Amino acid sequence: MNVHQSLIQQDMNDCTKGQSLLPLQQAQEIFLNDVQPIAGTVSICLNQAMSRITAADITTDISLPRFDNSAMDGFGIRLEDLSMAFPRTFQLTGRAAAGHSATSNCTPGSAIRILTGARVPPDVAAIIPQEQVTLAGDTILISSVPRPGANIRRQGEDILAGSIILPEGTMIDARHIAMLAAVGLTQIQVVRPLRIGLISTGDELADNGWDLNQNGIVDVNRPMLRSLMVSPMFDIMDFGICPDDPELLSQALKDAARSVDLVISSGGISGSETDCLQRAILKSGGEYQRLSVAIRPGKPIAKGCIGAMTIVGLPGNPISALINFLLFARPALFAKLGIELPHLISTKARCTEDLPRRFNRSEFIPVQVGKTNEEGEPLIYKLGSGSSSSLSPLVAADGFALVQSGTGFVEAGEPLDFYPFKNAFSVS
Ligand SMILES: Nc1nc2c(c(=O)[nH]1)N[C@H]1C(S)=C(S)[C@@H](COP(=O)(O)OP(=O)(O)OC[C@H]3O[C@@H](n4cnc5c(N)ncnc54)[C@H](O)[C@@H]3O)O[C@H]1N2
Ligand code: MOO
Repeated sequence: MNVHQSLIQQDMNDCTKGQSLLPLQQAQEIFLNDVQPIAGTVSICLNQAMSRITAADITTDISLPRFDNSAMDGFGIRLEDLSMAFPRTFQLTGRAAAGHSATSNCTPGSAIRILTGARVPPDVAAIIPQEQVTLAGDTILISSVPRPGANIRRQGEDILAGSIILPEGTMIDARHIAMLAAVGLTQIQVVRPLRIGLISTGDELADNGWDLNQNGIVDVNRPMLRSLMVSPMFDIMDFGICPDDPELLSQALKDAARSVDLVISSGGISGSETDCLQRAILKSGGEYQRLSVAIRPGKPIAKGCIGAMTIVGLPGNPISALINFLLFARPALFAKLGIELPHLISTKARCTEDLPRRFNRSEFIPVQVGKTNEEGEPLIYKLGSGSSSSLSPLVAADGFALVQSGTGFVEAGEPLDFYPFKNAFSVS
């Protein structure tokens, strides 16, 4: 066994317990295993619907389009005129604009002016776009025979009255709002917000620079985690900073259990003598489990419960807390709301430098995206040294690149999965 292999072998053992590290997916399955959805719904109006979750199938009693209407600004003619010889001249006899009925019928040999979105009179069988006709006074010349039904949007071709427009468990985004608005719904029933408590643990923590003693640090995790949960689906209750004291933490958790569905804590899970999440939960009559996961950062993650309240224990280092929030806490929040987290979308990107590997864990590396190579693939540049507490690489990054556990030395030019922080086509 060479030095590289032995380092990896060592990494596969959790030094505190001598246990193997769990592969990420297995750890996620264990973590979500017994998370039960909350009950309760609320009625909200459309302009509060963004990011809410439908509590039942939403149906409509109207069709979309509501009536046959024109897809083009143009001219409508009758069915029997479609079988005449073309080019052919038609007399203009009426006009139909969006929101108005046609001013007259379309008689044989005549055409009516019709604008996009206007109701198509029953005697019109095809609409010829204005670009394809020659206008001369109150006549038009149509050069080629139109197809029956051309440029007519039929009633119900999008949605039929009586059908489900949004199934239960849909997380509403701008597309769904468009649909709800189109069918004229102004009030809908959604899952009630999830009540979430936030606690930071650690003797060293203070809420701002003024309160710091000479050994202290400012609490980064509560503000970061709170901002990761800005959503009408979440009601956040801040339980502040709790010192490394199992009695005080137990009291805080019992308080939280009276008012929230789930608590997210950070710190106090690595197993040292000051770590008190486990003791605090057991003292409160709850259950606790810590998983050691083959990821970096974010190896430890804890789950627990006190009565019906779920507890997610994130590691204290901010980058580890962020990664574990994204990989474990966020899916748990969604499970509590009764829906699955949408799949994380990654793209392939080429790394621009060799990445030596010291750990056999899946590594999430902050990277910046640069130019594309000749094949059009994005090139990514690693930032920082992999510290789980350094914020500057994270701030400068465009996303995380993932090197899967089991991967050896990564050479410059190899493809990696890249998970961007922002998505240009986001609708939520
Ligand atoms: N002997 C071992 N030591 C450590 C291990 C290990 O396996 N064996 N794991 C390391 C890893 S990985 C992590 S991550 C941390 C996890 O530790 P805890 O969750 O118990 O967190 P703490 O010890 O309380 O804090 C770690 C670190 O993070 C700072 N911290 C804590 N809370 C905050 C906050 N709200 N805002 C900003 N920074 C915070 C804290 O001051 C510590 O520096 O354990 C490693 N050690
Ligand atoms: O993996 Mo820890 O979670 O690196 O800091």
